[in-house]
Amino acid sequence: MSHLKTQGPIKEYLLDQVVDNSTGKVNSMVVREYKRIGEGAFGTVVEAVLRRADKIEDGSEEWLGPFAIKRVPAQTEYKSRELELLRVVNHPNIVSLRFFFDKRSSADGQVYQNLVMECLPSNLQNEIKYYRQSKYTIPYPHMKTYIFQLARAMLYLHGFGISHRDIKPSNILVDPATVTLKICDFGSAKKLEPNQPSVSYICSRYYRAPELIVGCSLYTTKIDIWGLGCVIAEMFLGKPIFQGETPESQLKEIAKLLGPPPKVFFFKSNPLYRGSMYSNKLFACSIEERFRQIFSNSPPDAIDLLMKILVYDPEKRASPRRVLCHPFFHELKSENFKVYPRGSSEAIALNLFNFSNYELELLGSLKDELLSS
Ligand SMILES: Nc1ncnc2c1ncn2[C@@H]1O[C@H](COP(=O)(O)OP(=O)(O)OP(=O)(O)O)[C@@H](O)[C@H]1O
Repeated sequence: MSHLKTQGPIKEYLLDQVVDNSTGKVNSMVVREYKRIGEGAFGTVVEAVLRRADKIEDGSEEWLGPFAIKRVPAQTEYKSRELELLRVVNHPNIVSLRFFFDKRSSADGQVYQNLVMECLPSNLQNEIKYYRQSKYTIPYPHMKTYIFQLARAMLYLHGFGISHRDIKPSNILVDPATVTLKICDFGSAKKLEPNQPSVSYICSRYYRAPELIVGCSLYTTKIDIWGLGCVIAEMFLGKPIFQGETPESQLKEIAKLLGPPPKVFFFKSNPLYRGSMYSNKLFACSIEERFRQIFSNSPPDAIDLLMKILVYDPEKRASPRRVLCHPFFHELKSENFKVYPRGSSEAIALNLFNFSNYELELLGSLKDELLSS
């Protein structure tokens, strides 16, 4: 908590009803907010510490945290399932919810839902930008470690049928000192049920799967895998791979890498789609060569992984378990694999293979392949 001492609190208040997510118990607690760390379309995120109000009288200074408190209006037209999902998920690569409470704002009189989460110092957007500014990419061993953790979080979520629906670098929290990664922002997440339609206007433009762009409403968790592919590509390129200027032209950007979408893709995604089909090939070489041109500085196994993820047909797009078993990650199992935090000569102890029984079950027949050295 030392970094908090340099700055005074911006706000301190007492609350009667703060729910502890791990015990379900309701306590009165003091919240001390320090600084704003995030501003999104739906909410504000502040860094804060909390302590039990009943501990104040005995003089003990047991501040807990620092935490990140995400504050969103409690009632909006848009249905957020963030609290209900964060209450049940429990995975080392998903941000954990510690407490939650409702609070009426003195500024506008509205009730806000407050989610008190573990706090990470950065996100992938900042990390990519940091290295890009010095004309580098995130070091490969770090990339590998991060991508593996991201795929692991997806294996877990998709096992429950939960789709995050807003995978993008700013929603992927990281701690560069430990090379730890955790997905955040479950404001768009939803448990997808087979044959039950969901809105297609989700996901930030650059990271939207092609089926979403053409208005598919019976999509699957594979939309997150597309987002994963876009994030991996962005780590290697230092900038978003598909930067469509309009929602429509987003598909054109994809066609510049993958070639024209097959007719059957439109039919399967949305037979009513009447937008541009970008049926003319926009490059002369094969798709494989196109990948090699665009990712000219990336290792062949990374290109192979990307070619298995960035695929029009969601059914043919790699699943999280296939991603985890890809040769790109084989090195992670080697005793010689070392990751050093920025500016340090001391390797970090990584714990990437501590799969729970649930994860092992999801890996099924691929379990032995993944765990063999
Ligand atoms: N637990 C956390 N620890 C540290 N920073 C966080 C945490 N949660 C969120 N943030 C920061 O706050 C930003 C906004 O949070 P979040 O994405 O949950 O809000 P949002 O309103 O849904 O944003 P957006 O509209 O950009 O998706 C994140 O990009 C991240 O940088």
